[in-house]
Amino acid sequence: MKTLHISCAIIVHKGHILACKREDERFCGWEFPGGKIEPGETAEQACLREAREELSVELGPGFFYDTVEYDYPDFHLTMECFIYELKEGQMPQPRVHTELRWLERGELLAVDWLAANVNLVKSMGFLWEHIFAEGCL
Ligand SMILES: Nc1nc2c([nH]c(=O)n2[C@H]2C[C@H](O)[C@@H](COP(=O)(O)OP(=O)(O)OP(=O)(O)O)O2)c(=O)[nH]1
Repeated sequence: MKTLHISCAIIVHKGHILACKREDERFCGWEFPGGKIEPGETAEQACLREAREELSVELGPGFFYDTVEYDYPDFHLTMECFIYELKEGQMPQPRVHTELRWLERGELLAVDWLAANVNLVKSMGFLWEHIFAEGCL
């Protein structure tokens, strides 16, 4: 099975995380901004670039969170996930997504996440206080 290697940015701000709705011919569901890692790029550079392209935002401090491995019916997904704050004054604009939503802890599962994201988002719910702890970002 072919493997798709991508990275994504989990954007956090004031106790919320940003969910983005993708509606295209192959996928319909909520995801994090991101995409394929281009040759010569690190996973971190790729998700900063994708955040610029997809949301027109510059991201601030961040850290590596987790790597998701997930088997879709026709490919294996390896997704490197980073958590970032927004840079001062930045506001995401939906350039490719049909809707953006800021979710607080109690709403994390209120949207229909792409299948590969569900356990990742659940883990964020468990680790919420640590993710938003003073000095973490
Ligand atoms: N960006 C992103 N993709 C995800 C997430 N969860 C998930 O299963 N995916 C899947 C959907 C897609 O099959 C794949 C991302 O591939 P993609 O085609 O969007 O990558 P890309 O943005 O580089 O695409 P392209 O511009 O090169 O066409 O990963 C997620 O949270 N963010």
